[in-house]
Amino acid sequence: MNKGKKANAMNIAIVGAAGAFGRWFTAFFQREMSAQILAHDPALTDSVSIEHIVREADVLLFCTPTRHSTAIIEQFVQASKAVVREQPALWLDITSIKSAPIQAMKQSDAEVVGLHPMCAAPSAPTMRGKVMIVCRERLHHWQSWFEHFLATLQAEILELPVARHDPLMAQIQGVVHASAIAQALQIGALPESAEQLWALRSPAYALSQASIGRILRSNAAIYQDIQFDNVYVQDALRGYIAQLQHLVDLLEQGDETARQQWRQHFDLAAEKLGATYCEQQHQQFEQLSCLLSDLAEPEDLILHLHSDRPGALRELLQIFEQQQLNLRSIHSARQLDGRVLFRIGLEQARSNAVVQSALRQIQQQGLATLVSTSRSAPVQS
Ligand SMILES: NC(=O)c1ccc[n+]([C@@H]2O[C@H](COP(=O)([O-])OP(=O)(O)OC[C@H]3O[C@@H](n4cnc5c(N)ncnc54)[C@H](O)[C@@H]3O)[C@@H](O)[C@H]2O)c1
Ligand SMILES: O=C(O)C(=O)C[C@]1(C(=O)O)C=C[C@@H](O)C=C1
Repeated sequence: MNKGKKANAMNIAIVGAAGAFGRWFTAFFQREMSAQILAHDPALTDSVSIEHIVREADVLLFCTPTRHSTAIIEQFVQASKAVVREQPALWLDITSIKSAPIQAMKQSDAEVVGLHPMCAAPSAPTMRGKVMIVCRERLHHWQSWFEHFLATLQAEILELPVARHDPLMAQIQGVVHASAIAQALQIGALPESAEQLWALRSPAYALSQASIGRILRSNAAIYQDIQFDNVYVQDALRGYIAQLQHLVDLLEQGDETARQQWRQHFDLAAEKLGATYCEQQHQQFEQLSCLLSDLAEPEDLILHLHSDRPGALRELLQIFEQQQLNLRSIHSARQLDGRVLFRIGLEQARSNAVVQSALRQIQQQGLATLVSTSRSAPVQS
């Protein structure tokens, strides 16, 4: 913990507090770390001034649009020059590009760490199961508080030198996002609708469509900024186009030699990624594919268990057991509001009289509420 400060006395400034991540981190710091939040955002009527923040905030977190982050940080640096602090503040940012914002933050006297959550603002109270990239630039006084923050966040932490962040994100984000747009437009050019193609899906197509749909219904400005402002994206896309072009050239050539070369290319691709890695990803694919099949089941029941304690699920399952109802699948996920929802697949249809009787019993005993069937509300994990 930062010397002389109790966790519950801390002032944390969230710059971009009205945005998706700004709201998520505001709630996180209030709930999990008992912090007092200084919210700054032009979208707020009661936005705390920059001057007040650089004077009073112990920690600053920039959750601002990538495109404008460096200029916004520079405003804070400028204002901070007029303030003499007993000990430095800690400045953090979560922009999707790390090089320029970190350079800008380092122009202040603050300690500086760049963060990059590799996910949209979660629908859960912590970042458990998600990856958070951490670029430690200048961290001394704030080290133990920062470790406590990371532990509370519960994310999978990946430490990265800032110089490697943007080149690697050109592949992980730049190529993946551009390819999603290109594939969607290619599908859109076909006479059949996306739904008609979906009906013909392979598991690989289903998983890639899930990723494309996710990107296309998200905040376009974030994706636009990553394409235009990560200077490494252009080269990564050119490299990708060259790989595709080579494959097209082989098809054009079309003879036995081209087939052999194509085969060598396939083997080389597997060799480059490594046998162990390919096997792990193959296993992951199998798991996701099973999960997708379960989640596609429209008859599944979604139940909110009233009691969040050991044994509560057993009591619920006992009712299914007593009624001789066999479970096909069960998945659970904690929601942002803290509720745990269970998604239960039964071998019997929901309209089955025995299922209906079990549901009545569950409700009468006050064990759980039927939130809906999965058709209208999938459990998010
Ligand atoms: N959403 C994601 O998937 C995701 C994931 C990881 C990182 N990020 C990064 O996190 C940052 C925030 O993302 P988001 O999804 O919360 O975006 P958002 O658009 O929902 O929020 C951005 C907020 O910044 C505010 N803002 C604009 N100009 C400002 C200024 N001059 N001063 C203060 N605030 C200002 C906006 O009013 C808005 O409320 C972006 O840099 C984004 O790239 C986003
Ligand atoms: O939608 C998600 O969960 C994301 O992963 C969002 C995503 C991405 O698609 O790369 C978008 C921008 C951020 O920089 C990090 C992650």
